[in-house]
This record gives sequence, structure tokens and C-alpha cells, in this order.
Amino acid sequence: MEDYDYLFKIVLIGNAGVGKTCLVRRFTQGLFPPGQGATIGVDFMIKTVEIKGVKVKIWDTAGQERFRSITQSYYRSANALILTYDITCEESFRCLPEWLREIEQYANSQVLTILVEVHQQRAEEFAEAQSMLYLETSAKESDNVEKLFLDLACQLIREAKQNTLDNNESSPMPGEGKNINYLSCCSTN
Ligand SMILES: Nc1nc2c(ncn2[C@@H]2O[C@H](COP(=O)(O)OP(=O)(O)OP(=O)(O)O)[C@@H](O)[C@H]2O)c(=O)[nH]1
Repeated sequence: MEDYDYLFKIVLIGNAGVGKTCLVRRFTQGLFPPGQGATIGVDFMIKTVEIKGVKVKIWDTAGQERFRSITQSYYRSANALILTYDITCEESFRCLPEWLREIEQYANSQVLTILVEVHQQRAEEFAEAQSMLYLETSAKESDNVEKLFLDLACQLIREAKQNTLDNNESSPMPGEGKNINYLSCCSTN
């Protein structure tokens, strides 16, 4: 018997090198990895968050175009998508509309999307225009990383309680069996 009430699937997406892996490693392991190599395909990490009975499964996807067909297959059963952008990389900002098209095409229509690691005003405006949640983070300084995942978990719990999330049994992540316990209970008390 698993010791959690909620299990949420969170997938990080965004251009190569914007800091997805560092964000996940900061959150799951509390460290900023030196010399982080590019992600190949998809990496998986799991963490019990500091909300009673909640676990988050995190998929860190490769930003490189050549892995796109692999990573797209992980969108469908995600409860939340973290769309990352790097303040120092103009290209990663310009690609945001493209990522939103990907989300529209491959993700569940109920998916919660948050735009992160954006420090410029225009990005805040972009998130607002798309009705997206928005947060600035730094994996290196450990700014807002815990808050990002905890806020997402809280929002997902609220939505789950309103029964707005799909029952995901019909669309497990690639390679998963049907035994993943998704939203197995409706109480966090
Ligand atoms: N200064 C600073 N550098 C960061 C931060 N997060 C990531 N980096 C650097 O950005 C580079 C890329 O980080 P990754 O986490 O590997 O990027 P990624 O988005 O996972 O890249 P792919 O796996 O290729 O998609 C690394 O050299 C990190 O050290 C941050 O918060 N601050």
C-alpha cells in the first residue's frame, strides 16, 4: 500500500540548455549540479512534497529537437507542464509560442501550465496574455524552486478536489503499466 493520497505527474519542457535539469535536481536533491550534460530523451525523478499525502513524479525532458517525438509522448498524461525559458537566451523566449502549440497538440486539455525562469517584464506579459501561471526561479541560487513545485501541487490538489482532472488510467506514461495509482484518494487531511 502506497503512503500517499495524490500522485501528480509534472513534465518540464523548453529549449535545450534553459536549465530544466538543474531545476529538477535542485528540487529533488537540493543541489545545483556542476557541468550538467544535455538530457537524452527523458529523465524521471520522484519526490514526496511537504504536503501531507502528496507525491510528485517529475519528468525532465530533453530540449533538443531530435528528441521531440520521444518527449511529446510524455505530455498526454501530465497533470502539469513547466515551460522553461532562460533570461539569457533570446531564442528560448522566441520559441515559447512554438512550445504552446506543442502543448495544445499533445497535452491533455486540462493540463496546468506554468512558465518559469523568466525574469523580464515582457515574459510576465506573455504569461498573462496566455492565461498562464508565471514564476521566476533560479536553480543556482535556489530561488523559488521549492515554491514552484509546492504551488503546482497545491493547485493540482484544488483542481483534483473539484474533479476537474481527468482520470489518467487510460493514458499512462510511455513504459508505464496500468498500476500507477493516480489520484487514488480525494483528501489531503
Ligand atoms: N547561473 C545559472 N545557470 C544555470 C541555472 N540553471 C541552469 N544553469 C546552467 O544552464 C546550463 C544548462 O542547464 P540544464 O539544466 O542542463 O538545461 P536543460 O534545459 O536541462 O538542457 P537539456 O537537457 O539539453 O534540455 C548548465 O550549464 C547550468 O549550469 C541557474 O539557475 N543559474
